[in-house]
Amino acid sequence: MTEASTGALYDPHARVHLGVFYTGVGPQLLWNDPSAADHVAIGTFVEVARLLERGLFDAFFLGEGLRVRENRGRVHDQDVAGRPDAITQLSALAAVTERIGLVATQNATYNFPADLARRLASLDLLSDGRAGWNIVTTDNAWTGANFRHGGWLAHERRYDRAGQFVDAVTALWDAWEPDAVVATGEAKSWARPGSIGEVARSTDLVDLRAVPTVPASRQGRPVLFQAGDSDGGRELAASRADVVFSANTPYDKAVAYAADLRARLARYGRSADSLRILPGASVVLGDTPDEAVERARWVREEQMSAPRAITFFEQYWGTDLSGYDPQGPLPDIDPVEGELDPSRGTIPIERRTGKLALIARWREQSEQRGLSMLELARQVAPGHPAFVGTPSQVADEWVRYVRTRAVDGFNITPYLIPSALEDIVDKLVPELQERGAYRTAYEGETLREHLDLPPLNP
Ligand SMILES: Cc1cc2nc3c(=O)[nH]c(=O)nc-3n(C[C@H](O)[C@H](O)[C@H](O)COP(=O)(O)O)c2cc1C
Repeated sequence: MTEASTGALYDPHARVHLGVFYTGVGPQLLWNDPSAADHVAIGTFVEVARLLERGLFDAFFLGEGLRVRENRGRVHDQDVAGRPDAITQLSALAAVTERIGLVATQNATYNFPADLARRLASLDLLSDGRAGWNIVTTDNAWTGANFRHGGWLAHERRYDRAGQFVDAVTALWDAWEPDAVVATGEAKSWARPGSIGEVARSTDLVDLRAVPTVPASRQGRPVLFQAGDSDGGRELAASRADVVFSANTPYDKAVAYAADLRARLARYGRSADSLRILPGASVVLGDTPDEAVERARWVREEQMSAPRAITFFEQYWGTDLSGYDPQGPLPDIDPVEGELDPSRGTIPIERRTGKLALIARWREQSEQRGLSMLELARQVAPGHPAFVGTPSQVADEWVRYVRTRAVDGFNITPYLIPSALEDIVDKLVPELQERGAYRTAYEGETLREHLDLPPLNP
């Protein structure tokens, strides 16, 4: 990494690391388009994982939802395919893929350390060192109610627990000491009977006494990802994670975020290179710039259809708005009093407080600009595509991001499966390769190696 004349970081050899983040159906995905794959069938996941492996991606990444989102007592149409368990899905994919990393989002609030350590280590072993754990805290009491925990643990305390939880899990993974390789016949990477240490932890939010049940894979342990952007989230990333899955995608935000994380890493005595930064990225490609813009407009309109606009505002108003015309103005009734907690899990945390002020701003915006409910929803709902252009334009942009060390790559959130991903693999990846900013073959075997992370115990 060198300093360019501007004093900014610059690495002319930096390469783009890519993953796909599949959240289940979610708000960005056009699941009801006639060309969309079946989002419950295993065949879809197999096809996608193989496609990404052909595109030499670092990872296929699954979100977690321990309670399906609801709206007025019905399953929200963003969760129409339910939320199958990520480790189960990825275990199936381990059998039909050879190289791609398999990352499971699993929260540290409602899981148990010994159980999760065992399940993740099993995925790591069965995939021969390709597993990752995306550590999240899950921010709503709605999910907690499913575990008879309700709003158990305030936001920052969740990060206290997450830190203690991760320490317990990694201690368990380390407790199977690989001190001897059995020298009978062919050496087996797993045949390391070693010593087993009992891990005993009694911190204020984690109480554990356990011995490991699974030996280490060839990458040593699953790669640790972190997703969550608050101070507590950033501290968790800087102190313990290998990769951070960030929501800071716009260039200026990405630069500021990287600087903030590097300062935090230094405080933990970690090098800048010990943490990969991969923000989420929605990408809309077209063969010409105009075609890309037109496609992005179509995607937005499909993502926020008239019924979805009503559902979107119902989440904020807290009441039935089905009698209102989506082509008309915002409802003239007041929203139900009270903030949006416990939320139903569809609203970003920063919007959960101050909803009355937010709604007042929306009223002003729609009145001043004469926007209907539908038009307003399309403007204010999160999820606008971050990168719109030809493959060559997006490749240039991504190369700028990685070479100026704003990010190490992207976690793509696809809008249509499989076609949007096929375009990325077949059109964008070759453009990156032409610029020397993307691998032309897998060079390593494990997820840790794909990410160019430093060895665990150098
Ligand atoms: C990019 C990104 C992806 C996330 N994915 C999930 C997920 O799949 N499941 C989940 O329960 N929470 C997910 N979270 C939410 C985090 O668990 C966390 O609860 C939330 O971001 C609030 O924490 P924060 O205030 O630190 O951002 C995600 C967060 C981010 C930023």
